[in-house]
Amino acid sequence: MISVNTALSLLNNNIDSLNTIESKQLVHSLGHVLSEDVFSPINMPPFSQSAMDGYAINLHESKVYNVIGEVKAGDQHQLKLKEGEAIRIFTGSPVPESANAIVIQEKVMVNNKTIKIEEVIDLGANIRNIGEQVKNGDIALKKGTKLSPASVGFLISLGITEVKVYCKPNIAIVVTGNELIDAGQQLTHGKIYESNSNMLKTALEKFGYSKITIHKVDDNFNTTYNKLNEVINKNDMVLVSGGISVGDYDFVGDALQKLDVEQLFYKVNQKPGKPLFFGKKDKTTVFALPGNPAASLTCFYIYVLTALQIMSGHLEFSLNKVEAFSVSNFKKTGDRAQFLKAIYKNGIVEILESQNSSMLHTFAISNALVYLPEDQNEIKIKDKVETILLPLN
Ligand SMILES: Nc1nc2c(c(=O)[nH]1)N[C@H]1C(S)=C(S)[C@@H](COP(=O)(O)OP(=O)(O)OC[C@H]3O[C@@H](n4cnc5c(N)ncnc54)[C@H](O)[C@@H]3O)O[C@H]1N2
Ligand code: MOO
Repeated sequence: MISVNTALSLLNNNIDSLNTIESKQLVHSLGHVLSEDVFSPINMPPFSQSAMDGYAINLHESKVYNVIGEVKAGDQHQLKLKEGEAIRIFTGSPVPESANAIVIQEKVMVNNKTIKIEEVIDLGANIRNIGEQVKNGDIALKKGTKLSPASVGFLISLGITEVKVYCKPNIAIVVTGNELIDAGQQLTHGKIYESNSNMLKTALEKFGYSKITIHKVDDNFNTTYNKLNEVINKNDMVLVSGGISVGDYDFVGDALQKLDVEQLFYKVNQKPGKPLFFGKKDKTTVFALPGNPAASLTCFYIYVLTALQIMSGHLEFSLNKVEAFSVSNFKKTGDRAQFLKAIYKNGIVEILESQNSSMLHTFAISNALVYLPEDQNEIKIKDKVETILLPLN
């Protein structure tokens, strides 16, 4: 069985950005990653702008200036100032070439058509120079930038409406298990409500992955094989839930083998999520996630999310980790590394009771996972522990 670190490096070494690129309207591009550098088609700002409401002046020795006119934001006329002259100006208005400073109105005494400036003004004060953010032809944003509201706003401010981005993967979720019925149906003995598919779907949607299909199969080799064959051919990523352990009715491993899915790892020395499978067939990435719900979701955060981000062009992705002081004692049994459901606040972390991988009720209130490595057996109150902050907001 391999360690968590080995599994993570196998993952990083075997996943690449999808080589499908699409043009996206900037307004629909949030969370996508630029597949090429974006060059600015204009100077930004495109003209010299006033940064404040006040007076544009042509500096001279005296503190008194004659006001010869006004330029509002959006005005196109150019006024010519001689030394000792000023114009009324507003934030965002074009600054005449002949002005060399803006003095804010709070620093000025107005007397009819003259102003008296009450402090020393620096050359260039309160003027936003042409191209000071970015110059025409320069790189505005680099390939690999993940588009945020600020980057969308910035590119649109340059007049750009469309960008080339990496496509996001198509994802199939396949849930296995005869015991599973849909919420809303009558619960009968031996059955449970199927929750992994919608848990994974909402987790995917939270990170902007929307091309998702859900499929359900019984614990039967042929139906498992046929469904996996179909979805592996049609998707960039397949997430199988359940049926990957060693029971007589766990058919996922056999089906993946018969389908020639290359196994990159199977079984990681971790709790929860020991029987995690990661493999590839042609360009399709396959994860078989353990059916236990908390194991499935932990593997999603730690492995699947990283793979998806890399596939979508975001090469630097990692979950936020902090060192926090534990307010709980925890002793582990066995030698597996553990991801412990926890609540983190202001540098302090509480490890929750009920860490069982079949239970979601503590996961439902946690906002962090405390990582307890293989070679460490216990956590004591006040110990500093590695805490992975779950991206929930
Ligand atoms: N003899 C051994 N048995 C098991 C081992 C082992 O090493 N030797 N490993 C255990 C571990 S650890 C895990 S984790 C589970 C993983 O089993 P599977 O991936 O085959 O999952 P299933 O058996 O199908 O289901 C496990 C559990 O989760 C429930 N489940 C499954 N799918 C869903 C779903 N979509 N929604 C809600 N709940 C689901 C299922 O009913 C089971 O209770 O294997 C251990 N066994
Ligand atoms: O690996 Mo399992 O998730 O411990 O129950």
